[in-house]
Amino acid sequence: MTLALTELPEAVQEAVARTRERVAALHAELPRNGLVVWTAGNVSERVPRPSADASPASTPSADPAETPELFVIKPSGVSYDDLSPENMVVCTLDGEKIADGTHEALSPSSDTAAHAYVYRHMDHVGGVVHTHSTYATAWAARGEEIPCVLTMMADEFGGPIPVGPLAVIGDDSIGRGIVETLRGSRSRAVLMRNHGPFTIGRDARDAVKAAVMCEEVARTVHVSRQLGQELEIPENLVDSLFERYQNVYGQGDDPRA
Ligand SMILES: O=C(CO)[C@@H](O)[C@H](O)COP(=O)(O)O
Repeated sequence: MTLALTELPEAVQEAVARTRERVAALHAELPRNGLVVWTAGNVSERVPRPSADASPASTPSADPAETPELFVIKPSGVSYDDLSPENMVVCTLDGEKIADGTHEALSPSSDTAAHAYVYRHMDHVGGVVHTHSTYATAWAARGEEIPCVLTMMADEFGGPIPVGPLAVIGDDSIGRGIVETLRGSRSRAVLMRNHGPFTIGRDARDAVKAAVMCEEVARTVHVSRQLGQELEIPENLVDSLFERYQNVYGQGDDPRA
C-alpha cells in the first residue's frame, strides 16, 4: 500500500513541508550559478526526523521516529521556472514516490534511484546534487580525476575529485558507483564517467555549494592546463588546509553564513 503523507504524524508533515520549500528554492541556484541547461540537473534533501515527542497526542498516532525515512526531489523534466514547494516529490529511501499530494502522474527525477541509494548507504549525507556542468562534465568525459592543485580544492574537497564508473541511468548502478567512489574519500564530489558530477553534503545547501565549487575548480584547473603543467600541493599542506577550512573558516553554524 502506498504511504500517504496526510496519514503521517503532523511533525513529519511539517518537516516535509519545510524540506519542500528548501529544495524548491535551491533548484534556482543551479541555473543561477550556470550549472545546468534546460532541466538537466537535480537537488534532493533527506527529511530531518522530528523527535518522538514532537507530535501532539491529537495528531495521527504513529511515532515520528518509526515512520519510514523520506527525501524530497524535483519532478523529472520540469522547467526550473515552474518548480515550487507544491510540486516537489516526496519519496521513501527505496526511491518510491509516496502519496504526497502531487498528481499521481508526476514522476520524480530520473536520478531518484541514485539519490535514494546514497541516502540508504551514507547516513551522514543529508543532501545530494547532480548536474551536467560543463567543465566538470568535460573531465568526466575523459574519465580523468581533477588533481588537487588549488588551495580552494584542498579546502573544499581535501584532495583530488575522483572519477566514478560508467553506470546506467534509472537503477542502483549510479548510486553504487557514487558510494563506492566517495566512501573513504574526503571529496564531496565524484565525476561519474561519461556522465557528470554528483555531490553530497550534510544538507541540500551544502551539496549545492559542493556542486558550485566542483565546477569552479574544474574550470580553473582546465584553464591552467592550457598554460602549462600544474603543480600539485604537498599532501601535508592539503591536510592542514582542509582541516582549517572545515573547522575554522566562516561563521560556525550560523545559518546566515
Ligand atoms: O542525466 C540525466 C538524464 O540523462 C538527468 O540528470 C537529467 O538531465 C535530469 O533529469 P531529471 O532530474 O529532470 O529527470
